[in-house]
Amino acid sequence: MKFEEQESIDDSSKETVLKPEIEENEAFEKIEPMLDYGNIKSSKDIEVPPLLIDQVIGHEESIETIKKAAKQRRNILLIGDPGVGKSMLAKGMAQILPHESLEDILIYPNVEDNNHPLIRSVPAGEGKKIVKATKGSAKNHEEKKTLITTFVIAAIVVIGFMYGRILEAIIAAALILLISIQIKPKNNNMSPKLLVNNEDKRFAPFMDATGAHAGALLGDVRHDPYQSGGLGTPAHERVESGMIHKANKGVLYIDEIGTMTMKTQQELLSAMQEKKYAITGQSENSSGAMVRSQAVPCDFVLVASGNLQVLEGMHIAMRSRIRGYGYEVFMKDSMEDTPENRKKLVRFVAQEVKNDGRIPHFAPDALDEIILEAKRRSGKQDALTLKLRDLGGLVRSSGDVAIEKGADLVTAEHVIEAKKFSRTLEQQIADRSIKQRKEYSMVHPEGGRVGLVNGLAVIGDRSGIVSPIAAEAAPAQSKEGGKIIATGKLGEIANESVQNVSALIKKYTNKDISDYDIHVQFIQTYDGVEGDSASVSIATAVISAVEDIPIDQTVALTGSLNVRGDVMPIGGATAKIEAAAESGIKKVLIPKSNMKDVMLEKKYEDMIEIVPTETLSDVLENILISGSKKDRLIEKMRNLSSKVASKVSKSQIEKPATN
Ligand SMILES: Nc1ncnc2c1ncn2[C@@H]1O[C@H](COP(=O)(O)OP(=O)(O)OP(=O)(O)O)[C@@H](O)[C@H]1O
Repeated sequence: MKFEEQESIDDSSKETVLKPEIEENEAFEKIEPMLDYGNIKSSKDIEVPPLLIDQVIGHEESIETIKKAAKQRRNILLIGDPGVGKSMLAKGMAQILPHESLEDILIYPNVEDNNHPLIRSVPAGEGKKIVKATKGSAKNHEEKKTLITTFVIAAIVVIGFMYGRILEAIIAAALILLISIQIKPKNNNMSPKLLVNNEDKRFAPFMDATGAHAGALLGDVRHDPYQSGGLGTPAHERVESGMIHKANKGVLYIDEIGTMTMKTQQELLSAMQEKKYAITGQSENSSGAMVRSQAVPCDFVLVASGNLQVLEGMHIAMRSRIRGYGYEVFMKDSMEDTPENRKKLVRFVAQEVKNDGRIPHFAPDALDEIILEAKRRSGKQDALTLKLRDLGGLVRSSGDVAIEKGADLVTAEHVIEAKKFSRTLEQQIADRSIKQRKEYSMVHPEGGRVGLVNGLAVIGDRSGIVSPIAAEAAPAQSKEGGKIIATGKLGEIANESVQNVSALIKKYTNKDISDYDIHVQFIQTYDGVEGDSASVSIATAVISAVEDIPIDQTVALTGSLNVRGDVMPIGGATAKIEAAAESGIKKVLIPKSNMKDVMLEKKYEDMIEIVPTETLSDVLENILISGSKKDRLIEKMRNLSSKVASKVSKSQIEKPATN
């Protein structure tokens, strides 16, 4: 597959948009069947469970906890990656909470204290009836009043005509009209307002209060500029319920709870403790701040969610409240790759098609492609991803492709095409960078260069990128010793990596790193590039610079190095290898323990050789260009490792284990 650059027509800045160009002859290769589908002809034949909680896939333990919590009305803290089904679980919980106890909440004027309206709870469905009944009787009064007023005015006008006092009669009629407008029937002022309506609700309420400001969350009282002369709206009619009240007897869901202000969290906490919360105007400058209702019931179950960082912004007492009166759940981002779980993924596709309602169902070969993609996205050979919101995106775009082609069923070809079109922002950045680097010959996959190495990194979740790292070693300028000068956005990581490998460099090269000023540069680094897997690359570039041995530019590498010189596993192995292949690299060195995670797309399989590495010596053997200097270095490394090995075995013989 190639990429072509298109210019957007409407934009004056002529922004370039990368669009995948599908080669005519790009062969569509069928993959091995992932499941035995038996009689199933498409995802249409798969039954979708009616309850949301039963539709959640891959979180069996979390579902157990949620079910237990629903029974006992306990709070929940769900921690996990975005799109793994946290809000789905919370919605599912609301569906299994008992809904018989649902209530409507009414607010009444208080004749004794207008600014302190009264609250009444009635069984769900009753609220509307009460409001209708009081409004009905007020309407009757109003009609009676209008009738009497009309009659009196007519009588005055007639009498005025009879006695020739027309002007006096008109003035009297106008006065009576004014007075009648001013007199509002008592009943009308007394009719309540329905604050929370649960009429005809089949399930307990679910309120998503993510990002809600204090007013929306805790309730508010509207401002009224006509406060004097009895022209204003009665206080109780200006009271608006908050989400905590609407979630009464149901679930209040808050994602990223740590981003709420401490004050709001504090208020939320007191609402949770008291199970009722009075509504007052949230703005001090508004006339609403003078009003404070009687306490309004808000007996909700809190489901808070987010990633681990969210805990930092979370009120300590809030976390302790959840821990003490509920459960904390850490959600998985992948599940084991078993036939059972593959079947669940197939059901997931059926669910997404049903929920979308606009796309056709999936044929077995398309389901196979989705399972394979779930495997690839997990980043592990024996796992399937649970980041199902993203995978749902692929399901929908595959459906869109099928519709565009007028197909009745989505096939594997549609899924493959959708994968090319529905690339994430990060993947598009990676594609653009690969293209630009090729265009400007920034990655030269040929020959040897001293101190320049093709590192590999990932952007976002799963987009690989070749990230060249250059190192230069010069004798230290200062008497206090050499410095590590790291430029580019990953300077801190470079510094740490060089410090970490300084002992290894000393061991392998016999040179003290503090005798040198070492410059390390990440060439053309992009925002969001993850860098902890660059330590092997940095060490290689520095050793090459110090020893003046060229690095093979047809090779790229990735791996995390520990202070002992072992190459440790990294994330995103597949994406990195594919990016290297895309950039014309011929060989890639990856940590041995990552070999099981490699799931290359078919087209890359013959493009690149993958070499597993366990130690820095393995890396240097495979990446440095042969010559006398390399041979000397490798010889020294071998001697060192055999010395270490013999020392270990000797000490083992001399000092047998005591326990
Ligand atoms: N485990 C799952 N089982 C079935 N469908 C899922 C699962 N996870 C996600 N989905 C699908 O993805 C959609 C989005 O998931 P959801 O909003 O629950 O994710 P989230 O974890 O709450 O994400 P965020 O933290 O970004 O809000 C769901 O509506 C559902 O269609």
